Amino acid sequence: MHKEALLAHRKQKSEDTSTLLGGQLPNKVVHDNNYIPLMTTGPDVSEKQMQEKPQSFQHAILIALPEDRHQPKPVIVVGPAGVGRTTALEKLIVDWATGKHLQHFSCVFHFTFRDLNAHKGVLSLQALLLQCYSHLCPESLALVLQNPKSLLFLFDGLDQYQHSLEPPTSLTLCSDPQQPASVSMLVASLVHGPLLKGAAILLTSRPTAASLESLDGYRVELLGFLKPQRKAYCERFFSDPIVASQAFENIERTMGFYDFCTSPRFCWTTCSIYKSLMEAGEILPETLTQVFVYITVHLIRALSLDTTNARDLVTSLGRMASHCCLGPDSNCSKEEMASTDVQQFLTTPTSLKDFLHVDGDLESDNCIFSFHTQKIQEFFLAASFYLDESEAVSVEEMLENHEGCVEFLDLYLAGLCEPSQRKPLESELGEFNTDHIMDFSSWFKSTSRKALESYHTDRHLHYFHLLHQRQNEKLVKEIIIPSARGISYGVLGVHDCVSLSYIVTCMGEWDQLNLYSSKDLTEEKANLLVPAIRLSHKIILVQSSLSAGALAHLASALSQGRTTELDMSYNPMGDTGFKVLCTGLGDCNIQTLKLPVCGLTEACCGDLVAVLTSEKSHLRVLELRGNPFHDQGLRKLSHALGSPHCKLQELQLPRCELTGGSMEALSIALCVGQSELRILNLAQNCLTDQGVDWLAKALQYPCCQLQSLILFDNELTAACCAGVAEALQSEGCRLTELDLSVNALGQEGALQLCKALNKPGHPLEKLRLVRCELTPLVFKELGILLSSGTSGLRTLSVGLNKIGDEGAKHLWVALGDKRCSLEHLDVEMIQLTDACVGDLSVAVRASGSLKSLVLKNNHLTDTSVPALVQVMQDSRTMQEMNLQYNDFSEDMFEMMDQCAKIKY
Ligand SMILES: Nc1ncnc2c1ncn2[C@@H]1O[C@H](COP(=O)(O)OP(=O)(O)OP(=O)(O)O)[C@@H](O)[C@H]1O
Repeated sequence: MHKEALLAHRKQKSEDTSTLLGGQLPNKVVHDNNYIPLMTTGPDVSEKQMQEKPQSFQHAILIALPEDRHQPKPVIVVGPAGVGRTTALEKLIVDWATGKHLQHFSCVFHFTFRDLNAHKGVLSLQALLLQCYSHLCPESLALVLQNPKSLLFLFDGLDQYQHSLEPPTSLTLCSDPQQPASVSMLVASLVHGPLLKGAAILLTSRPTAASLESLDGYRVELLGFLKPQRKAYCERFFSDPIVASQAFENIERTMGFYDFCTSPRFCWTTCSIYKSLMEAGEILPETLTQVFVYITVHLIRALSLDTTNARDLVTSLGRMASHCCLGPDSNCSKEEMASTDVQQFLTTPTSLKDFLHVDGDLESDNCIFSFHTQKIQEFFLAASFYLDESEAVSVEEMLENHEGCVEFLDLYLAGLCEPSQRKPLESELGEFNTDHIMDFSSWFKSTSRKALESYHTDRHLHYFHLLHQRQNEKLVKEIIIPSARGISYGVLGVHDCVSLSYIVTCMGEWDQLNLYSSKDLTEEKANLLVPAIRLSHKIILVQSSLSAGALAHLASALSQGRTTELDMSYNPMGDTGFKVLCTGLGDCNIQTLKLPVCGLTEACCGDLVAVLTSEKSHLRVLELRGNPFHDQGLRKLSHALGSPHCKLQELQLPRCELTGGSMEALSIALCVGQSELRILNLAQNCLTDQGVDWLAKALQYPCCQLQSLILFDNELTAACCAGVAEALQSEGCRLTELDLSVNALGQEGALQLCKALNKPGHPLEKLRLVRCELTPLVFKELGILLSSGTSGLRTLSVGLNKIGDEGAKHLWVALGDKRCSLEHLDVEMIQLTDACVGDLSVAVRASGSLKSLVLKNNHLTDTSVPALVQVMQDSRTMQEMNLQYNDFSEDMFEMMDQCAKIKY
């Protein structure tokens, strides 16, 4: 009987009218079978789980209100305005009344907090129920109330409740359904338990309600419509599937990135307006501004006002909007409304409700008026600015006056500034004030330029949003300056991705898309960035983490794009992620690929080989530092190096856990005649002398193109030097750079190298023997080599060898020799003292080639400073002297500052 009565009552109420902005009445939504399941976080679901799998409201409620409930806590359903709380309750009641679920409750009672506010005086709960549900008879109700566990009380709209949910402290809560009390006491007693202890309580509220904070219960956050629900909504709204998909795609493209798109009420408004546009054969809007232009046109046309009155109405609504924005409650009392003149145009209750939300009886002095949403409120504010004929307020003042209380104002001002976007509105309201349009245009140009010159990502993105709203390609090209392009856009929201892609697309190409430290680049965002990726020459995704879905979009964008450099350093993509990325690497324009520390192992080498040997690959530089490939992995890669399609010129393999075991395969690949490899970095592995012997063999072959070989820190000893020396002396060797630092070569090994380098015409230009246990004798030989006239050495690094002033003396002598062509000398931490500075100064003065000298970490003191400063000031060739970490006192800093070429 109760169920039938509830259903009958609802059916009768569903005849009421709906409004464009207010929405379709909840009863009607459910009755007409237009209900789309709302999404929630559900009770007791962690944020992470939720992001992965939000659940429907119905499902969340079934979990929160099971048959065997132990906890008497209330269920609190929270969500922003228009998210569908009332409709969800409506659906709950109808489903219960039609036997679909929650059948363990014998009775469901539904109240709105707004109605409860109207109850004055005292009455018992039983009396209240009889008053609200006139079909119930006292006897049967009394029986029902005897079994509280079978009762469900629904309370809608806590944010509108004028009382507190906490009972007055002086009074004890009421526990008897027949005991008279104030309504606020009855509600508090139900929620806190003594009244009908065990009954289930479900409350709904906007997040703004003050009582929420102190209320203990299961919270269910309503998310509204996510993308699949919006799709379902469009399909339900438009009977023709083609039209539905057209509308859905347009909504997603134009607005899907705004939070408010999750609001079912907004979906209703948008679909309604799209429907009328489609029926009139008009094209659908491309920006949020255009959507609101059409909404306003629709509302105004319904009033049949002439242009002057329509213009005055929008101006009045603008005044009201400003009042609501600036006031504490975002609304107007009846008295305040009088000063806006709005009601002069909206003379019937229906027309008034079409434009505004009316709270309370229109006849009553307590009636409150507000806009249906903040979005339309700000739209009227923006439109009225352009309609204002006076010069009273500039755009800057207007924005300043409303700063902190508006969200979309500058977005609408930007959209309305464009003639094509405001045109439909101008045909209803007359032309906009051109002075205000020009004022906005020049304000926009100057502020956007400043913002884009800054290094504040947020400011860049904000102006990208505004430019996107304007949809003016010529303007984008005028405003975006090259310096705006280097900044990192690592933390992007969905809206940011859309706007950034729009900007890049307008520009036609982009030098560097810097997405450094993108931790939240979801599949959806990556998809939206595809146009920007395709047009970017260089992409930086250092320290980012991308899901497999996001990597797939990146890969597909690369395969069609013009990107030549991709830096994905420190991405924990692993072999599986890399496999996905490889789908786009085989046929793309990438020449430089940086993948250091990406968790790659031997398992991905097959994919890498496929990329390297692809006929369409343009890869020249591959950086794989810090990935544990082990010998097995490098053996596989070596096959690729020998392939005629592999165009690799630089391979970086430091810290890849390699040993001498893989060097034979590498050596063979280097000298089979196909490899174009010029730079090979094998630092910080464990190649040992045996491994280097294999490389040395390859160096002797004329087919081996290697010019730079880095063997830093590879557990080498003097035993490898014979092979290296032999290679250096061979005709085929093209090596111009050799780094054997941090290996125990010792005197014996180093002397062999010096001897080999004495060969006239040798190509070696850069030699690094840092921390190689060198002795003064080696320095003597190096000195002889440098001044022999046969050496082409330009760079020599011999730091961290304990040789002191005596050993270094040989280098100073050589430097002073006209035949020495050394340009860069690094003698960091070789125990130099002030005693060497005399010879050093003479050498630097005499040298015709030296440009930089590194003297870091030695024992030079204040005594040496005047001479060193003087020599740097006098030298015509010297560009830098590094004196960091010597024993200088602060007194010397001023003197060293006199010479910009000194670093200390
Ligand atoms: N699940 C749904 N399926 C279809 N339409 C819905 C759904 N939920 C809400 N709507 C539409 O959205 C409008 C607003 O919904 P509702 O009034 O339930 O929201 P609310 O959260 O109670 O709003 P308020 O914050 O104003 O109280 C409804 O009038 C209806 O047109």
